[in-house]
Amino acid sequence: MNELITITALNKQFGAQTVLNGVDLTITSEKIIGLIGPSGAGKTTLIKTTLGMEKADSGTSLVLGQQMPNRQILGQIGYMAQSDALYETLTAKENLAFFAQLKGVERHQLTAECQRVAKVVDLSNDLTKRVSGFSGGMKRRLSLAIALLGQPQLLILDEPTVGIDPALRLEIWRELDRMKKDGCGVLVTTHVMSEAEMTDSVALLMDGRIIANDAPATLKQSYGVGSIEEVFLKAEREVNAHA
Ligand SMILES: Nc1ncnc2c1ncn2[C@@H]1O[C@H](COP(=O)(O)OP(=O)(O)OP(=O)(O)O)[C@@H](O)[C@H]1O
Repeated sequence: MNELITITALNKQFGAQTVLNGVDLTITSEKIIGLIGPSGAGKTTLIKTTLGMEKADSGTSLVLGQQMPNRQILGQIGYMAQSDALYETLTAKENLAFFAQLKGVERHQLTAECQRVAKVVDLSNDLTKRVSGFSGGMKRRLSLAIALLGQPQLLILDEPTVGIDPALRLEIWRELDRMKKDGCGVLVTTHVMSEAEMTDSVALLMDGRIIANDAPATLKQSYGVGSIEEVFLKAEREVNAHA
C-alpha cells in the first residue's frame, strides 16, 4: 500500500472562524475513505487546502509525495469539485475530449477512454448534446466522468452522487470499488450515510478535527450503534455537549 495523501496538523481559518484545527489524515492506495461531517464542518475546505487551492495557515499536506499546489500532480489525479466546472457551450463529448487531452490520454485512446467513462455514468446516449441543455444530475455525472479519465491512481470526489438516482449511484460505487481493487485510493465526501457504509474507512470531521477514522463496522461497534447514521448523530451530540 502506498501513501497517496499525507495531511499533518492542518489548520485553516477564514477571518475569525477556525475551520480546520489540527487535521491529520492519510489516504492510501487500495482504500476508499469516506469523509463525513455536518454541513459547514469543513470537508470542502479540507479538500481544497489539501490540493493547494486554499492556503493553509499551518500544517502540511503532501499529494503523491509533493507539496501542493503542483499543476503536474493535479493532472495526475482525478478531482471532482463540489461545483461543476464544465464548458456549457460544448457537447459532453467535446468536454470529455478536452479534459482527456489535458490529462495526457494518448490520442489513439481518446475516443475509447471517453466512451468508457461515459458508460460508467450512463451518459453514452447523451454525448452529442450540449452541456447547457443538461440537468443538474447529468452535469454531476459528466464531472464524475471527467474525474475518472485516464484511470488515475488517486480520486478526490466532493459529493459525487448528489442528484444521481439510486440505481446509478450503486453502479458508481461499484466502479469506485473496481478502481480500488486496481490500486486506486479514493477520498470521497458524502451526506448519504448508506454510501459511507460502503467505504473502507469513515473519517468523521467535526469541530475542526477528525474525531474518528475507522472501518464502518468498527465505528458502529465503538459507538454502540447499528448504523453510520447513528454514529454520526451520536458523535455530533457528544461534540456539541463539550462545546
Ligand atoms: N472562501 C471562504 N471564505 C470564507 N469562509 C469560507 C470560505 N470557504 C468556506 N468558508 C466557511 O468555512 C466553513 C466550512 O465550509 P465547507 O464548504 O468547507 O464545509 P463543508 O463541510 O464542505 O459543507 P457542506 O457539507 O455543506 O458542503 C463554512 O462555515 C463556510 O462558510
